[in-house]
Order: sequence, then C-alpha cells, then structure tokens
Amino acid sequence: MEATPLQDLHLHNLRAIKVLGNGAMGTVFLVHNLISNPSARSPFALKVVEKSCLQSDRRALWEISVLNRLNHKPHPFLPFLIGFLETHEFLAWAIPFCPGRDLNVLRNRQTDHVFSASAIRFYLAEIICALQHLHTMGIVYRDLKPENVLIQQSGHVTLTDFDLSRTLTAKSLQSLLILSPEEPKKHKRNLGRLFWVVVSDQNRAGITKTKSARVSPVTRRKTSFADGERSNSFVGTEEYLSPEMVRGDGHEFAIDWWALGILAYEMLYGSTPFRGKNRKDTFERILMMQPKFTGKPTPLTDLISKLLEKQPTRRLGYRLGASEVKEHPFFLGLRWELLTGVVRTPFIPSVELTTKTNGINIKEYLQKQREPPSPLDSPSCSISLTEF
Ligand SMILES: Nc1ncnc2c1ncn2[C@@H]1O[C@H](COP(=O)(O)OP(=O)(O)OP(=O)(O)O)[C@@H](O)[C@H]1O
Repeated sequence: MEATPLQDLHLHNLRAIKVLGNGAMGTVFLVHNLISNPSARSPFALKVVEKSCLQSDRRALWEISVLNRLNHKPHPFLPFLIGFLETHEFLAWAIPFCPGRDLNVLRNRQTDHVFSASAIRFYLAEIICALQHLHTMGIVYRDLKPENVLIQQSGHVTLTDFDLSRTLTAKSLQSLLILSPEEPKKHKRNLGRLFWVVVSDQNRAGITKTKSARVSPVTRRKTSFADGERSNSFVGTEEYLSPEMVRGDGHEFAIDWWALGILAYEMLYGSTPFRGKNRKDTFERILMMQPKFTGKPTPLTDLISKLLEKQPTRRLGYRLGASEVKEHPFFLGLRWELLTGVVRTPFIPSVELTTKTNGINIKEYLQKQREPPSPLDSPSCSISLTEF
C-alpha cells in the first residue's frame, strides 16, 4: 500500500480555530490550512510542543516517527501523520481531527457515568484491533487510558498520543518468546534494557517507575476539569500503571492488556479498581489487591479479571497476543472483520465547527500559557530519563 503523502505545512498558512486540548506534552489546536483548504471544510488537529528541553524534543520526534510509520501501515482505529513543521520555538504535527472528544468525556456524559455492556464491547473490540496493529508493528503503546481514546466523526475510535510508546526489537521479542514464567530474573534483565524509566521524586523514596503520562511530572499546564475532563497531573493519573511498571521491572506488550483491563473496569463501574488515597496507596493496591466486582459474575467481569492478572506471564494476551483476547467469551459472536463497517456506533458526535472566528495566534497562545510562571510549577525537564 502507498504511503499517505505528507502535506507541506507552514505556520503562516495555518489558522487555528480553537484549542482542542492541553496535555502534559503539548497543546492541540483545531487548525485548517488556508492554502490547501481555503473553505476550511477539512480542519485537522495540530499538536504543538514547545522545544523546552531535549527530552520533550525527543518525545515529540518519536511521536512524529510513530505516526509516520502509521502512514506506511495505516489502520482505521489509529491516526496518521498529515504533515509536520518545525520553528525555532516548537515542533508541530497534524493528525486527523476527532470531533467526538475522548472516552472519558463520553463516559461522564452517560447515566451514572458508566457505559452499557454493548458499548463497552464495541469500544474494547476496536481498541483491541488498534493494539493488535501496533503490536504487530513491534510497538508497545504504554499509555492506554480513556483520555487517549478519541471518537472519530463516524463514532469509531482512534488511539492518540504515542510519545510514551516504544518499539520492541526483534532480539528482545525473541528473548521473550523463549522465556518461561520460571525465569523472572532473566525476564527482568532482558527487558530492563529496552525501556525508559523516570527517576522522579517518588523514585527517590525507593520506587522506580516506568515513564507514563499518568505519573510523569512533566505536566506544567493547568488543565481544565470541565465536562468530566481529568487532570493529567499526578493525581488520578497513575491508576493505569501495571504491577510490573510500578515495580520498575521490564515490561512489554502485556502492559497494554493490563491497561485494557483497567479501562474496561472504569467503563463498567465509573471508577478505576485500584485508586487509593494517595499515590503510594494506589501503587500498593496495584501490587497487592484483587479488583472488586459487584453483582453476578459475567463474561465481562471474567475478561477484566483475566486482563488484571498481576503476573504478566499469566495475563490474558501474554501468550498469543490480541487473538487470545479476541477469543474471550465476552466477544462471542462478534464479527471482527466487520467492525470498521459498523454504521450505528454507540455514539455519533455532532459537529458544530465554527470557522467564523478570528482565529487563535498559536505563538501568542503558547506565550500566554507560559506567563505568569507559577512558583509551584515544576520545570518540565526536572525528570531524569535513563535509558538502560
Ligand atoms: N486528533 C484529535 N482530535 C480532537 N482532539 C484531540 C486530538 N488529539 C488530541 N486531542 C485533544 O487534546 C488532548 C491532548 O492531546 P494529547 O493526549 O495528544 O497530548 P499530550 O500532551 O501528549 O497529553 P498527555 O497529557 O496525555 O500526555 C486530548 O486528550 C484530546 O482531548
């Protein structure tokens, strides 16, 4: 298949219509290209990351490279790179716009803030397909959480935010395949070489964490809590970490299956299973506590408990990948090959695109974001990234 050609993007040709979101790494604008699309009918999302330090540059470049790989190997539930640009102040890249916001916002709009079993089945199925595609490309996503599951105009999902993803090399995969559950030390040694870990203030207290948006202290922007949005700061963001990440062990594809279990639980009950009173408590629960289920056991609760298996080698999906998860009875009768053609998705976003705005000056907006500097703000580069 031919790769999607990249658009030539220049800041002076772009008009930002509104801010779509502020994440730990960057600001996402809804933008249209005045040259290639003067009628503004096909706006796209532009993620802008300031060149504040080498680490944020590397993360941004990594995300661009993953998106570019997806241009060569596209998938209906994953984004692709429309184009990118670089100025001396920032890096920016364009991906398709998803007007339906994210799964967290959508869940908060539901009665009792939970989804029906059929909606959960639909969304999980699409996410599994997206993860399968990434895993086939050797990519571990590592940041599955409802905020990163966006809803396309068609109601189908798109996973976003790849700066924390990593590629597993053929060598590492081979060593995983010959690995038996009885060899945890070797497991740790092999995988430990592959990943970035954050040595944060928490780690100084003895816990080495794998880098994740939900634990990363790179957040420097204020985030809004409007419309059920969740902060991407420390609080509430570590709940998706797997036991092996909390322990600082190496980890691989199985962490995505763990996160899928947490996501399914949150969609079903409206809260994550291991949330504690503080981060330490949450981490202890992730390591020690079994998830609590209310009501009768169902195929969905069985799926969740199999995904939330603490020992990665015993977790559903560890041995045979996505196909093992797809075969779980919760998905019985699902026609996987027909998913992309589903027209009556659980939710179809209404599009109200206001293109008659004066536009936002991206440079000025980012400048304002930086001022006034709060004394409580931790510098975005205070984390120390160590590659093993
Ligand atoms: N393609 C898109 N269409 C619509 N909204 C988007 C799109 N991409 C991102 N957003 C919005 O912007 C927010 C931040 O985007 P993203 O998660 O990519 O940034 P980040 O800085 O890497 O965030 P994080 O804090 O999760 O690391 C998303 O949660 C979403 O609300």
